[in-house]
Amino acid sequence: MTDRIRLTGVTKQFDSKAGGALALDSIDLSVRAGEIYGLIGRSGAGKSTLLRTINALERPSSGEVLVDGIDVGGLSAEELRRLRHKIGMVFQQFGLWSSRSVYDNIATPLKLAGWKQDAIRTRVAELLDFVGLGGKAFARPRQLSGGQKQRVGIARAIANRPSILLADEATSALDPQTTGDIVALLRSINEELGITIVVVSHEMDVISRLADRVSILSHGAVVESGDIHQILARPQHVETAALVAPYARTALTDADRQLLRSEHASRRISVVIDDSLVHDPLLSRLAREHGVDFAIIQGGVERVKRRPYGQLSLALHGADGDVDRFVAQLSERAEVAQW
Ligand SMILES: Nc1ncnc2c1ncn2[C@@H]1O[C@H](COP(=O)(O)OP(=O)(O)OP(=O)(O)O)[C@@H](O)[C@H]1O
Repeated sequence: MTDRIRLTGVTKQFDSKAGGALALDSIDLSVRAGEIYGLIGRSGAGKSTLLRTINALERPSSGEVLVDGIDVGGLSAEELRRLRHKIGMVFQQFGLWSSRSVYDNIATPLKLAGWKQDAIRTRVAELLDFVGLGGKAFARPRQLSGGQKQRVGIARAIANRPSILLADEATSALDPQTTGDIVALLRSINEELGITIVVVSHEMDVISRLADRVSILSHGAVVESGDIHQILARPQHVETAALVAPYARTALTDADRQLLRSEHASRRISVVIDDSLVHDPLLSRLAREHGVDFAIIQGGVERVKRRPYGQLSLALHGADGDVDRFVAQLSERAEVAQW
């Protein structure tokens, strides 16, 4: 797959009287055409600033941002206008014009892009249908719920048929049920319209339901990047583990281990569960072959984007040599930690 977006050495230093903030620190990152890419991190980590460098709402202090191979830093005002037609954006607080109808909110970017009245009418009707707001064309934003407002924001962002959609905390102002509806809408925009999406959130739950790949930001730097399943099942950086832990309650914390050690005197292991261990009954087969019994003492298996991930922690019972051989063979096929 080709890179739709590529950032190389992107640094952003804000000047301020209080000394200035290094919002982005040497970011290297690429987003492939057609994928959903997640950016996650705590408040102030630099997510919004990073997102805004992609449509040149922020200019990096140094480094390069390429969109479809074009350096956005070197564009004239006219070229920038055209770039922004290619890149839609949705915001946490929706960013609607409150005095304009739903129709006008969606039609405005089309008018600015030079669409004809008839084409605008047809396109707005099609968009309202797509986002599930048929019949609301003449409502005002204040008459809509938060979820409906975000649907308008999304319809407006994709009106010009962009190839990229930037979503900045698009669900953070919404309740869990509405969040689920907006997540589903964003997924259908990606799958049905083929739009590449970069989604910023501080919630792993939202990122895990949307993103194919993800970068974790901390203090302006990317501390870890990877496939969403790998990040959930095997977080490497302490910041990632902290974001994953409350969501994926299957991995053990140090405190869990301490408690479990006091409760289970036998040998203990944790096994990362992924597709291979779900489709092949390896655990029970090896246990039977080596005459080892196990008790599951913590963990679980969940599914993200139709693929399983998780961890099981086991207390092993059997003769020392048998347990050794069981662990050795299991380790050849699965990721095993003894503790
Ligand atoms: N226009 C600005 N001027 C000065 N500092 C800024 C500006 N915009 C952002 N910053 C600073 O840059 C850092 C990164 O901010 P950013 O908003 O990108 O983080 P974030 O991860 O999106 O956080 P949040 O989720 O709270 O929005 C913060 O320290 C912030 O205070």
